[in-house]
Amino acid sequence: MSFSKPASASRLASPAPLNALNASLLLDFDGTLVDLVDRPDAVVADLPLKALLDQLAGTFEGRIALVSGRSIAQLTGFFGQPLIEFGCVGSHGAEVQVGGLRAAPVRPAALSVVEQAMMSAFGKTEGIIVETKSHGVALHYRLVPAAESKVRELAARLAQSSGLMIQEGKMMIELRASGHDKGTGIVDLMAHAPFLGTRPIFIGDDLTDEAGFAAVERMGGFGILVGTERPTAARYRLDNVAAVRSWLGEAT
Ligand SMILES: O=P(O)(O)OC[C@H]1O[C@H](O[C@H]2O[C@H](CO)[C@@H](O)[C@H](O)[C@H]2O)[C@H](O)[C@@H](O)[C@@H]1O
Repeated sequence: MSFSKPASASRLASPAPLNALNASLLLDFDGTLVDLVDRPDAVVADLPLKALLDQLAGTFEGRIALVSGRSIAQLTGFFGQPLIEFGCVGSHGAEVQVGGLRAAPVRPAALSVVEQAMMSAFGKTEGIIVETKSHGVALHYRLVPAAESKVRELAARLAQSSGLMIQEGKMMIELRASGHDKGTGIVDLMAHAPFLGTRPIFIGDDLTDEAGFAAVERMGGFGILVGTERPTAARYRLDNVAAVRSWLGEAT
């Protein structure tokens, strides 16, 4: 008897070498440009990464953007500069910065209530981290995986009482306003120079990146999933952050 792969298990190919001609480069941050670490604030935007982004900004003549679930303020903190030479989509699409101008909705008042409830429930639990962002509040349980069900129960209850939506992440769950995602953020960004009229290439690893993959496909571009294969709207795949950096480093 011989075995073959079912059609649904088809493997995503690696992308062809990156060419900047008439293309825009959109990059997720955590898990794509930097490896995941135990604590959300322990990430470092290292010097080789900064040099790589500067090089890409030149190759793509400014058509490069970070697209993150982080707030733009957090990203700015990691890079230690205002990021005005790049586009930026932050807070899962709520914030868009392009050409030095930023658009962002008002922070929902419900987020402060939710943050307080999370702090009362888990503020004294070793290893559970409450991350407060401009447009969301996240509960991280990477250091205490056994707490996942309790974290999820609280998030579900708070989503119901606050009207905020649940954003799934990697070993974390976030509450945020609905009405935007990385897809809408990318569409907003791509409507402005220097991105307008070019083909978007988006690289990401997380569930929040799926809306971005779908959006760039609709705009004639493509997505690249980072990490283990899963059902995805991305067309290609790279293994990990090191593979992403190496592929980006060869861009012409
Ligand atoms: O859209 P991204 O730029 O990929 O951001 C997604 C979330 O990333 C961060 O959490 C993840 O990375 C942490 C640091 O490595 C890790 O400890 C955590 O387990 C991961 O889920 C960030 O803290 C979130 O706010 C972002 O939404």
